[in-house]
Amino acid sequence: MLNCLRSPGKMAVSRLPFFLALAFSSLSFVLSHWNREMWFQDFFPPNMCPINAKDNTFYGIMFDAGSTGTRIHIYTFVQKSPENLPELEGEIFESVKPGLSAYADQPEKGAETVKRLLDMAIDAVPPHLWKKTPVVLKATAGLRLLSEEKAQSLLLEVREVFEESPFLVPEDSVSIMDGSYEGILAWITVNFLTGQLSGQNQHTVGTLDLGGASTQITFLPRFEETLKETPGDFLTSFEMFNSTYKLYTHSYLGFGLKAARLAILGALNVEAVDGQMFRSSCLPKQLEAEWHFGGVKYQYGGNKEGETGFKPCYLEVLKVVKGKLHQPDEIRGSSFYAFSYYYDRAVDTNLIDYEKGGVLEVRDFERKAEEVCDNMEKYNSSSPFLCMDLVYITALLKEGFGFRDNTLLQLTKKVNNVETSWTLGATFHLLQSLGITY
Ligand SMILES: Nc1ccn([C@@H]2O[C@H](COP(=O)(O)OP(=O)(O)O)[C@@H](O)[C@H]2O)c(=O)n1
Ligand SMILES: [Ca+2]
Repeated sequence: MLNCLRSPGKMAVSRLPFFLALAFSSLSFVLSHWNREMWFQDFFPPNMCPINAKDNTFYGIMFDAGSTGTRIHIYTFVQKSPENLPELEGEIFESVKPGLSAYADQPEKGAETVKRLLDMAIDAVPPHLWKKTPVVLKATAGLRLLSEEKAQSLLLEVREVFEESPFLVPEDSVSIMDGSYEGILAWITVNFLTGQLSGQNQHTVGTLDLGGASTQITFLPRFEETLKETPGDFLTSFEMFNSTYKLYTHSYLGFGLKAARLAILGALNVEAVDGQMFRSSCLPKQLEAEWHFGGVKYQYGGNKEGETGFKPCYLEVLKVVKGKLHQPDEIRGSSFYAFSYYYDRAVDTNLIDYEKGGVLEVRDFERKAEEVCDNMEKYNSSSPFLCMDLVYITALLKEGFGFRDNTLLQLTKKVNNVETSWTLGATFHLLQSLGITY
């Protein structure tokens, strides 16, 4: 059995088609404002599953500890011949819910969820390669929002799980990732998978990631004006194929879809939430329910007596978004790749197909928001937050980032069967920093 076809349990195995076999000789970037260097060298984009993968296959394990779930990505690389550079061959992916931050007061239990996922890697990676296979976990906004003490004890427990595993545990293998990396690494993943980081005519695409607790926007500015108008900490320089690129990237903490729900309800950063009822015109009138997020229980409900529907909801959401985000002029007319909750909510409301994704205009989200919010009783069976989420996405895109109604969004979960996640970019960096090129 080829390693690339191993499929333990119900894990999804992604295999890559061969048309992306583009030479990818040297990719590196220099993060200007932290004066740190990262090198992405010696990687070929995906190619077909080799006939004899046994001796020349190697692996990288990357955990994404997100605010709503923890995921494992086991990437397979193949070195076909010593003079050839390794190729990305496939991905094994699995996830669990809730995320680590839900175990803020039970760090051992949180680490157990990581252990269960890591056990899958034991099945996926051949035993003789365990010691050479690095394992890394990077946490995002969920842990950024916890107190330093709680976050650190979670990370410590996870580190112990790694140390007890047979895998290679690099220094700094368990950490909270800086938000700027999150955007850049996702941009690298998407542009790598779409073949934009090689060849002459590079038309890179911007990326929009909407997580549970934070949201990222990343693109390569084309106009000098954009560079001049943008605050320095939104710009990151890096070198690639002997060219220097300056990326615009920013991660807005507290602007993920679920954190935004709390902000809209007025429950974000409220000390004593116990017993308090948070109400919104974006929720069904008669609704009263409980919601757990980040280890905290919230009680929320509809405006029993007052207004509900699209208009009052939009005004409520506007308070959370308006004037809070930087609006680069250049993006108004360009198109972006959008994933995570943009994708999920578009699927939930039949705007796109779950498997295929699709292209939407910003105004499609607005139309759907109106339809759902003004007919909440009709959408009773789906999430009570559907109206609020759609209005938030609309307001974030239009009033937050300043996109036009007709801005095109390419909704994408996977490109050639690989998740559009920052984890692939992070794995390139990891393998290169360890000098694992075989
Ligand atoms: N590999 C992944 C990981 C997350 N996601 C999506 O990301 C969203 C949740 O974000 P998250 O839990 O990573 O939250 P953050 O920590 O990024 O704020 C959901 O829409 C997930 O479906 C995904 O589509 N693919
Ligand atoms: Ca995420």
